[in-house]
Parts: sequence; structure tokens; C-alpha cells
Amino acid sequence: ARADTPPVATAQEEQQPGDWPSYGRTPSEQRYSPLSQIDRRTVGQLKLAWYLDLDSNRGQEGTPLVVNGVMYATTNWSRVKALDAATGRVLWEYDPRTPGDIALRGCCDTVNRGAAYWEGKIYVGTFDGRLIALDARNGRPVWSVNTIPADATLGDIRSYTVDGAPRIAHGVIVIGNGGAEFGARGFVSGFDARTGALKWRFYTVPAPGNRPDHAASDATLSRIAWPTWQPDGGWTRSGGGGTVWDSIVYDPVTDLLYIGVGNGSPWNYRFRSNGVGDNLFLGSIVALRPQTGEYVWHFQETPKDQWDFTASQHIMTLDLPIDGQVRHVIVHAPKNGFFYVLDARSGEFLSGTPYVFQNWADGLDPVTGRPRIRPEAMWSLTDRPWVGIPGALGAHNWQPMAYSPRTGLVYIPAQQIPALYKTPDRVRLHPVGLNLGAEMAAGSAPDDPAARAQAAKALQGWLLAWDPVAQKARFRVDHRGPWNGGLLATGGDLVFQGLANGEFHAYDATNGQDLFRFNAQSGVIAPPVTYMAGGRQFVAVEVGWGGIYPLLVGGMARTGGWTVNHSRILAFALDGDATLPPSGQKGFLPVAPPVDYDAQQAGAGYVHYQNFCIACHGDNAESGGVLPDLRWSGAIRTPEGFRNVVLHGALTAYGMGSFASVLDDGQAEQIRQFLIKRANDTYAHEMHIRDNPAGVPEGIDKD
Ligand SMILES: O=C(O)c1cc(C(=O)O)c2c(n1)C(=O)C(=O)c1cc(C(=O)O)[nH]c1-2
Ligand SMILES: [Ca+2]
Repeated sequence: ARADTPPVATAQEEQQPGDWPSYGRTPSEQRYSPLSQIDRRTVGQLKLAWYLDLDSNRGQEGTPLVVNGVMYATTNWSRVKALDAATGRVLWEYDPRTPGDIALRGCCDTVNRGAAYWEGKIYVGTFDGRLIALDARNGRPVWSVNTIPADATLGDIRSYTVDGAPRIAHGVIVIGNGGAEFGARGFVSGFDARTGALKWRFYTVPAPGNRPDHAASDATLSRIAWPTWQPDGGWTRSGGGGTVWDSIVYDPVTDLLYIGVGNGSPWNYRFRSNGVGDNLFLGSIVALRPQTGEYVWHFQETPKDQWDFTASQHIMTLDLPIDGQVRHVIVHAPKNGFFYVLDARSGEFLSGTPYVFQNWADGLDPVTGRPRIRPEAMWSLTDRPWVGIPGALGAHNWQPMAYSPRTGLVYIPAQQIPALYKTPDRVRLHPVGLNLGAEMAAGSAPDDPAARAQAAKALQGWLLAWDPVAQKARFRVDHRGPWNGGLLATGGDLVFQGLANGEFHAYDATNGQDLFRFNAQSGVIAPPVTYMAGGRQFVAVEVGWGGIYPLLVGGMARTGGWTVNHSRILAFALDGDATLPPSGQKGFLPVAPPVDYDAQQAGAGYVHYQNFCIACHGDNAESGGVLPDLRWSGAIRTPEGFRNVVLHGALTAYGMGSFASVLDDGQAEQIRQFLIKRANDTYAHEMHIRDNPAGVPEGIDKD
């Protein structure tokens, strides 16, 4: 490795320190801006400068780009807006008209994390799998391609969605996709940025029978990956997983593209690969050549995945002094709870240390970095239920980290969300709905307030300042609960973060002291950006509670307090003078339910609900504040109304497509009976907790 690696920002970006021209600001994806008008001394005067109400009330995960005073923001349903970055005035809007029924094919909300900018064009992936190039001046489409090949169908499953930001390298625009919770075979594709023509495709797991795809991955899969899968495992019918749904990084220093590869499909390792083999490239970082998609190296963080331990999390490059030598490294804090430092050129493992409490591995092999997996963590082989920490939502999810070269610290939005993993009696693959090979009706959050409060204590979130050289924590800032926003570090020695409880904060980057707080009125999960416009420094962030945590975890995800979705873009500056309209909402208001239900039918309905409805409407029919709380829905009041929505797709335009391929009339009615039962069981309590003077749902309050 060369000791004198050049700075990672391209010449163009160094000339424009006031811009935010790519997803992680520079190709190093450090999410550091040198701007310092707003610093530790002045941040107390920070005020809202402008805001824009968005046209969807679901999760907002986007990183807005800012180029020459114009902001390009992507929002839920893959919509794009260009704004005057100084005023928030809308210059143009583009709606790709993503069909509503695609929502059923994604695990985690119809989010979008951002666009790419290159040579006057804005590139965005759409939830239904298109990649679209827009003219940055007016938002008119220049070209559009379907990134999902026609033959990417497994049995009758076709569950590919795109929500990550594309990246650009050598005029090639690179995009992956998600879908491993349903049944998918992961791949990334490189398209000519000028024409949209496909240049290469790299699959992350082999094809059944070791069949070639005529893709860039053929030789590598056959040589390295195929021997790590059992030829007749269930993966041959569910795709194996390995979706590249978030992090893709082009590193100009090494001229390599790094992709973060996701979890196994289904999760159940015994079903997937008969409990045999490491299953490459699941849970790995893979380095490719950007022009050809050719394989260069890989490092597998999580062999034998059965925990949804993706390596899709934010990949960042740094130049770090290691053993007296400056080395160009990748730092990575994936779901599995270990902080990895790898040589960026070779993928060599340099170090790895748990950055959170974890119970699945007895550390890593110091030479190879391979985890020593505890036997009891291998739930799909032991047939014993196992409570894993981290759980499937990870010790860190897609919310980006940030690094400050001034403090030498990596800031991580860390969290603890334990998960129960249990083998079902039988694994069945469904054309619609989750296909995890895990028991979904294994138990739900308790209703009893004391037990609930106890369970809530395990749900934690904090800002972690991590020293990547010493591999240890320097300080932490504890939040009310998990699922807080991504991070931004600045030359003003500040770290900005929005929180699940609807607050937006600036912390002292050297010690975590809380220097600024703003009530954003809705949970913030997106990462902030900063830029100059008209001589003023702005800090902007998309606001909008959503993503997997509230959708799946449901009522228990109200750890931050009452969660509502007011989707907006907020921009702050030192002399701002805007104010938000008042809001005092307390989630979805309970509506007195019908009193009669059939307890036996409701019992069967629970099982169907947990299999087909939980992913969006929340565990045990309690909403986490984003998608409708079905206990209070008008649709449960008549069998006909419920069937119209669930089986006939009456609300498809809103993302609630038909489940007729997996549920019949009788099963839909059982789900309705279950929802009425849950409404009756919880109505009085939900009314009562809205009078709670602490202003948070009772039983969730940890103070
Ligand atoms: O395996 C996959 O294909 C896949 C895709 C996605 C996605 O596309 O958003 C997520 C995940 N997995 C996942 O495991 C996860 O925790 C997750 C959280 C989110 C989110 O946006 O909140 N997406 C995803
Ligand atoms: Ca996943």
C-alpha cells in the first residue's frame, strides 16, 4: 500500500466546498463538510430558514444533493424535486408514477435514499426497478431503463425494488436492488450514464446448477461462490438473497467499486443451504472494476447468515495511521455489530471490534476476521428459539455514519433492537409476502404495561463516537430509543442528527455536548447535509418517520414518543426566520371498535396477520405511526369493505395491493376478526395513554 495516498475529494469537489454533489458528499463518503460558518459558538443561533411540505406521508430517507445553489431531493415513492437551496422554492418536480402495488414487494417502506448528479443529469432509481436520467435544468427524462431483467423471476416470486442511491464511476452509473426478505437473487448493474445502455451485471450469489448468466460474475461465482452453497438447497427456489440494496461506493484512490452485499434468502440457513457452506457473497463487501464489473476481492463479514446480517451498511474510506503507516482503508459498521477496518486495495482484514453489545459471536479470528459463531446463535440448526442482539434490524442500519478529520472519529447511529429467531414447523414460499423461513407468529410484544415497559428498556439508540485507529468508543449520546437519523460532521466541529422522537440536534463533535435542539414534529431518519447558498451556510434534512422499524415493530416502535409523519424538508441557517405550523398530534387516534368477534377465528387470523400484514402494519396489529393502524380502520367494520381492500386492491394506489394470490375470503375474514379483537383488547389502554402527562405512550417511557 502507498503511504502517501492523495486526498479523496475530486478536484471539482475541492473547488466547491459549498456543494453536496454526491450521496456521501465526496467519493470517500465521509459525510464531512469543511464549512464552518455554523460552529460550536454560533450554532445556538441556528434558526429554521425555510421548509417544504412533501407530497407523501411515509418515511423520508433521502440525502439531498446540492450543486451550484440548486437542491435535488428524492422523496418517498421515488419522486424528485429541484429547489432553490437558499429559499426552498420549487424549480421542478418529477414523479416517476411508481405503481402502488410494488409496495408489497419491498420490506421496508417505499423509501428513496437519494440521487446521483453527473454532467448536468440527475439519476434516480425507482421503487419498481427503473433507473431514470433527468435533465438537471428542467427535470425532463433523458432516458429510462428497467434494471430488473425479465428472467429475474423465481418460481412465481418477482420481488425486486430499488431504493438506494445510484453511484457514478468512469461514466458508468451503478445500481443494485432489494428483495431478499421475499425471494431474490442479488445483483448490481452498470449502465452507460449517457445512453442508459447496460454495460455489465454482477450477480452476488450463484445461479441454481452453477449455470452461467453471461454476466461479469460468471467465472467468479463458479470458482469461489458455488462451492459454498449446497446444490439442492431451498435457495434454488428463493434466489439465495445477497441483494445490494444500499451501499455502493466508487473509490478514485483505488479505482475500485465496493458493494455491500445483503442477507440470505430466506433467512433460514438450514432450508436455504441444508445448513452447509458459507454462502458467498452473503454479508460481504465485494470490490469490482467499475468499467467491467470484474471481481477484484471480497471480504465476508457474516458467513452462514441467518440473522438478516447484511453488509449493505454505509461503506466509507479513510486514510488512517496503522502501525506507523498511513493506509487507505474501508471502515464498516454493518448490522452484525462489529466495526471492521479493511485495506481498501486488497480487502485484507486489519481489525474488527464489537461497537455494541452482541451475543452471536465469540469475537473474530484476529488473522482472518472470520467470526467465531456461537452454536446457540445458529437457530435454524438447533431448532431452539434464539434471542439475538443485534437483531435483524442491526446494530446500525442504512442511516449513514459521518467522519470528522478534525476529531479523527467516526460517528455511528448505533442501536439495539433484539430479535427472536425461531424455526417454523414448515417453510413454505409464497408469491406475495415475507419469505423468511422463520416463525412470524412466535410471540408478540406484551399488552401488560409493566411487561411492556420492561421490553421497551431493551430498545436503545445512541450516537456513538468511535475511534477507528484505537478501535474503541470515545463518547456516546444516548437517545430515547432506536432508529435515529443519519449523521453529518462539519468543519465547525459539529455533528448533526435528527432523532426518532422528532427532534433535530447539533452536538459538539469533540465531546457530544448538546448545543442545538429543534422540534421537527416527526421522527427524522434521514441524514442531514450542509451547503452554501447566497453566502450563507445551510443545514438541511428530510423529515418523515418511516422505514422498517415503525412499520414492522409497530406499537413498541413508539420508543421516541408519539410518532406521526409530517414529511418535509427543513433548512436551517444562522439568520433564519421561518416557523413550522403548530402540531400536537398523538399518532393515529383510536376509534371505538365493533364489539363482537369470534375468538377462534381471531386466533387463526393472528397467524395470517403475522405472516402477511406485519411487515407494514406492525407486530400484533399496532401501527408504529406511519401506515394505517388497522385497529381503528373503517375497513374492518364490514367483511365486504375489508375484502375490497385486502383481496380486490381498492387501495392499491396508496401501496395496499391485493393479497388474493395468498389469502382466500375465509382467511381475510379471520384477519378481520383478529383486528377487531385487538381493537377491543387495546382500545381503553390506547385512550388512557393519550392522557399521559409525560407526553409519551405509557409503558414506553423509560424515565
Ligand atoms: O434484504 C434486502 O433486500 C433488504 C432491502 C432493504 C431495502 O431495500 O430497503 C432493507 C433490508 N433488506 C433490511 O434488511 C433492512 O433492515 C432495511 C431497512 C430499510 C429501511 O429503509 O428502513 N430497508 C431495508
Ligand atoms: Ca434484508
